[in-house]
Amino acid sequence: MPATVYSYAESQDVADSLAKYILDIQTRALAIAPTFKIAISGGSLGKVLKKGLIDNEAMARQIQWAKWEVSFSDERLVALDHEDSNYGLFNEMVLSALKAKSITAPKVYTIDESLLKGENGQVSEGTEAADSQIAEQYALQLPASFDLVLLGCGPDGHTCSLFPGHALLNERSVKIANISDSPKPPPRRITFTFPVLEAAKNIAFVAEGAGKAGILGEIFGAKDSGLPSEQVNKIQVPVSWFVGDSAVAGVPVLTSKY
Ligand SMILES: O=C(O)[C@H](O)[C@@H](O)[C@H](O)[C@H](O)COP(=O)(O)O
Repeated sequence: MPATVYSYAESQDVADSLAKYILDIQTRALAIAPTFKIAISGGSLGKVLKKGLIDNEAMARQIQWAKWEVSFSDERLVALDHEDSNYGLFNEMVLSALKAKSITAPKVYTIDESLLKGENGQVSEGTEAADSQIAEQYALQLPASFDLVLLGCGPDGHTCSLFPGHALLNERSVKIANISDSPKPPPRRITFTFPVLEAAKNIAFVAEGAGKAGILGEIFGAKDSGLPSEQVNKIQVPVSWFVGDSAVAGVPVLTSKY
């Protein structure tokens, strides 16, 4: 099924529409299950979520944070308080804002930080065996299916830590893979593999800024680029894109409003 693209001139409208979409999926999920299972990415997403779900007070009142279970679609193998940590970013943008408002925090699944540390308690260099243990342990915490996976799209078309041309694009034997040669620093990470994305009920990308127009042109162009984000568009799950107008300027794709 083709992806749906929602496009807005203002960044605030991207955040508010994404928030409305998340709220709708949260409501549907909680009608049939006790928790809402969502996966979050790094990049600018934390900022967009804060703008749409916390700063927008009408929306904030309807988000049932205490029933959320949050995982990360990828994570950098650094301490949780390191500036490169996706958890760290989510903590800074969302969890600390909830705390400041005395709102009950969601359940958040992080990597097991103790597995990163050597004998002296410092984050170690890591070995293939240690990193794959972190990935295996993270996979044990995953739900069978996410209600929603929120993704970013890198300027090279990567999503999660699935990079163009990388062997992990074909990984089907594990749900979470470790990667030690990420072309974007830091090199050591863990990431969802395609089976996790294929099992999701909904997927949404967020992409803003004129700098994204080139890569979105390739992803939505007539020619198969094989880029990771384009491969996500092709899976049999409803995929939505929430974008700024400048990110799709000149891109041959129909857009609408959520
Ligand atoms: O680990 C990473 O490489 C980034 O977190 C990355 O996956 C990010 O999600 C995209 O590059 C989109 O970034 P923006 O949201 O800033 O556009």
